[in-house]
Amino acid sequence: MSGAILVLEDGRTFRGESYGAAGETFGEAVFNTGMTGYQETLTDPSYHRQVVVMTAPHIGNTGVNDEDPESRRIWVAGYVVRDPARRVSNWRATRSLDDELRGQGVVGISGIDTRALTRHLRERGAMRVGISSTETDPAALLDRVRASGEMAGSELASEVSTGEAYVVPAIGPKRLTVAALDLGIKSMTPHRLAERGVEVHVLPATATLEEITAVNPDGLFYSNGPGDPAATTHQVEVLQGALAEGIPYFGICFGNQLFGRALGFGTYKLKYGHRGINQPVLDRTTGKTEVTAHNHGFAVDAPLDGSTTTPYGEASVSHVCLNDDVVEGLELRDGSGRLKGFSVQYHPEAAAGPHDAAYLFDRFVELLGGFETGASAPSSTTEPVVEVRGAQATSLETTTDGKDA
Ligand SMILES: NC(=O)CC[C@H](N)C(=O)O
Repeated sequence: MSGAILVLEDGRTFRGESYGAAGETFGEAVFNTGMTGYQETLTDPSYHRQVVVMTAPHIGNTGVNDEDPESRRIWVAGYVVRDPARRVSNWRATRSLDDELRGQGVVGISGIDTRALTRHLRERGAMRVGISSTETDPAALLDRVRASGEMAGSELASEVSTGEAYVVPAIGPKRLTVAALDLGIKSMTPHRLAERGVEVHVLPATATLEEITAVNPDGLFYSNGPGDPAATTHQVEVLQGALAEGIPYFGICFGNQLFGRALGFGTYKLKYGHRGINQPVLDRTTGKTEVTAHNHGFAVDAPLDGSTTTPYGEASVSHVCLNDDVVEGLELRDGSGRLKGFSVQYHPEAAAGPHDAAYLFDRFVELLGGFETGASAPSSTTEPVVEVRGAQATSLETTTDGKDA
């Protein structure tokens, strides 16, 4: 094993071992508290240009499989773990996480006191970081950290988006067509729509309103994505055009922030963000609390109470994080109270779970009139308790049999 160093923008230095690819990398240091789902985290395009610190101390136990990636590659700029699994143990695994990181050229560091590092980021806020297995002098690395790019002000969606439009066909009878703007979309999102009878036309981040309406969509969807929403202007203008034309809208995460901006609200950078899979959120429209998956460093600045008159209708905050009162959802209604569009700051597609928020896809299909023909919304109780993509869908029975991870 060879040594490596991690240097934060404020000069704090950690020493560990090289993990994954050897070399040097820079990004914004953020921490993720998920105990499961590291493959989904690594392949989430929203982590582009971020160095992710895992608070779960043991990472890599179930290796890497070909079913769980959320996109075509790993996007994190660097990976920080405490204690990598020395042995891979899962029936779906085809390789180790260490091999996968190395194969994709992702620089990581292990043997780090991730609790101390996380507490530091929580106290001081997310900041730039460098990891290097080639530099031994922290002061020299610190200079390069301070010269590296900032997250605030960065437009990054265009760096991760698909170059070409493609179609995800409806699973079963087709009920609806949705145009989905890929700002860093995760594969589970079109899948969640497709399994509700939606044909999803995934369009590049640069798509114009004309290209969207050419698909003749029943609704418009904006995905999650990396970067600062305040630096992402083209998509806000396109969304304003779509809202003016009365096209129903649903947005997730970045799609919530851009909806907020389209409605005239501001966005701001959180001190250290929300990244994990157990964040409690209140749906104010039903009074129910759900446990949700998050990955956001920015948030919408909208009044928690009352509604705001916008050129497109009345906008209000529909969801709030119970940990810190951060805006977690918005909705837009017309003068007679009819829903025109909505969005959430978290991840109802939640590939690694939890699935509490799956109802939001039903809400979108309902908004588009997809259940009008007598078909009823699939109840969330029909969602499998444990879900494994690919050929080997697993149910609760196999879990209790101990056959699943
Ligand atoms: N997952 C996302 O869509 C993240 C949105 C935005 N880049 C943020 O960090 O807040």
